[in-house]
Amino acid sequence: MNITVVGTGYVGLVTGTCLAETGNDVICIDIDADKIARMKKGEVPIYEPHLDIIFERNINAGRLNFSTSLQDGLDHGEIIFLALPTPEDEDGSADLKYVLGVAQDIGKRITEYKIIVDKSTVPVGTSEKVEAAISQHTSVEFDVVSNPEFLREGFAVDDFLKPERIVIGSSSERAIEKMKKLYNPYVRSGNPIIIMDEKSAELTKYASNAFLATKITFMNEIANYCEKVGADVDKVRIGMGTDSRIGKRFLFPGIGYGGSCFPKDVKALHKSGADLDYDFKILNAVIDVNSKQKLALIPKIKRYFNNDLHGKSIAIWGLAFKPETDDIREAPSLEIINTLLKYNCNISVYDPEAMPNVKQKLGDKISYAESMYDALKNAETLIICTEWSVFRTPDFKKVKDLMKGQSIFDGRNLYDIKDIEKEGFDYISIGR
Ligand SMILES: NC(=O)C1=CN([C@@H]2O[C@H](COP(=O)(O)OP(=O)(O)OC[C@H]3O[C@@H](n4cnc5c(N)ncnc54)[C@H](O)[C@@H]3O)[C@@H](O)[C@H]2O)C=CC1
Ligand SMILES: O=C(O)[C@H]1O[C@H](OP(=O)(O)OP(=O)(O)OC[C@H]2O[C@@H](n3ccc(=O)[nH]c3=O)[C@H](O)[C@@H]2O)[C@H](O)[C@@H](O)[C@@H]1O
Repeated sequence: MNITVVGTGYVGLVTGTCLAETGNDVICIDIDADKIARMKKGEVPIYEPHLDIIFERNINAGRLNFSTSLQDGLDHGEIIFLALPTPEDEDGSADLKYVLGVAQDIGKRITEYKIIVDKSTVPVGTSEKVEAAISQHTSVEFDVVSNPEFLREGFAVDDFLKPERIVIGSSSERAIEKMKKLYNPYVRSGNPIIIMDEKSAELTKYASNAFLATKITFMNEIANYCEKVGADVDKVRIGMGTDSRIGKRFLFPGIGYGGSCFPKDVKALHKSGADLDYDFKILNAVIDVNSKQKLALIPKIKRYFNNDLHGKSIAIWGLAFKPETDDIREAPSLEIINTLLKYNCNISVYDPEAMPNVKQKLGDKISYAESMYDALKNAETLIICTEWSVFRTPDFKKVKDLMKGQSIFDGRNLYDIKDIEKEGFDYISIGR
């Protein structure tokens, strides 16, 4: 099929590339001319495992093309995916200006039947708004479909090619049939394509993200309580997770959830409720607990240094909001660094992928090490913010020799307490 994807951020790029992989002829549109020029040269603008391989393969096969012109997109695609940003507005709601702006432009240019698919995460009722924005300018026939995306950064290619489920929200049989045909190659494993109305599809996405954020937050509260009563959250996690009704995944406590989606989506769902006089009490608590959890290590570090952090040399391992990505949006590491900078700490950081993004934000307020060991030179303490695999089995003797101090504050519970204490470290983690 001829497919157009408007917006080549994380979702647009993965959607376009993976749809080309199953033989579709795809054009990706973005207003960022620099990004389009780089992609035309074969450069993948984000770090995402395995994406580069299929990106290159499909460009070479001529199935993946790029343009800055929406007109090119409308001339090409029978299905037009909108993978546009829906960032947090000042009041916490999702800002729909990109989605509705492009919908208006489509309305001005459309000359024949198209299926407009919303892949962005949007509040309930957006598909009606998209329909109205297009209809305002045209009487040409079109259908709007809500098709939320559930991929995770770091696993995006796998999540797209082998999805656990595909949700399609539409009231048009014609559009549903076409979408089923497009997605059939991805659900050979037997995982379902779930058809529903537009509003339910829109809410399925917010409800899924909010539920996962709540699950993590619940475990963070259990971890905080473990510290008060002397229980070990890792044992509690395993004890709970083996109950299949609870499940093992997304029970890992730490220094809070970050990323481009959980924080903004939880707030947007909360705000959508508030707009209708519905107080989402549980989401209010999730937002509040998570913002405190991001700084959960700070009081522990202060206590360890007798309340005097002034001018301390601190090493940080991990900056990305999670491993296998260079994304630092809402990363707990940034809040920790900004707090430590208030105490004039000298901070040396290492992250396998995210340092260029942090450098753009923080410049020379901190120093960027060549390797994980380089970051440790003369450090009075080490803080771990992201659970990259490379941090899991370090050479502890080397770590000890390089550091001036002997404490490790681990926001991701990477090490066995007994093992690391045997190595001679003072080890402080979360909920243990
Ligand atoms: N990042 C993720 O892992 C996931 C994101 N989502 C949702 O997907 C949507 C997109 O997210 P990301 O891909 O992360 O966004 P992003 O912010 O990384 O990228 C959006 C892209 O859209 C482009 N753009 C903006 N206005 C445009 C216009 N008028 N015409 C053409 N291009 C335009 C930007 O230049 C940028 O390249 C959001 O609603 C997000 O919540 C859903 C699932 C996963
Ligand atoms: O809508 C989105 O953008 C996406 O948001 C999340 O994906 P992502 O943000 O890429 O990352 P996750 O793996 O979900 O992690 C989110 C945050 O939760 C934290 N987390 C995750 C799991 C856990 O057990 N504990 C925990 O603290 C991570 O460290 C990270 O900061 C969802 O998992 C995807 O299904 C969804 O499509």
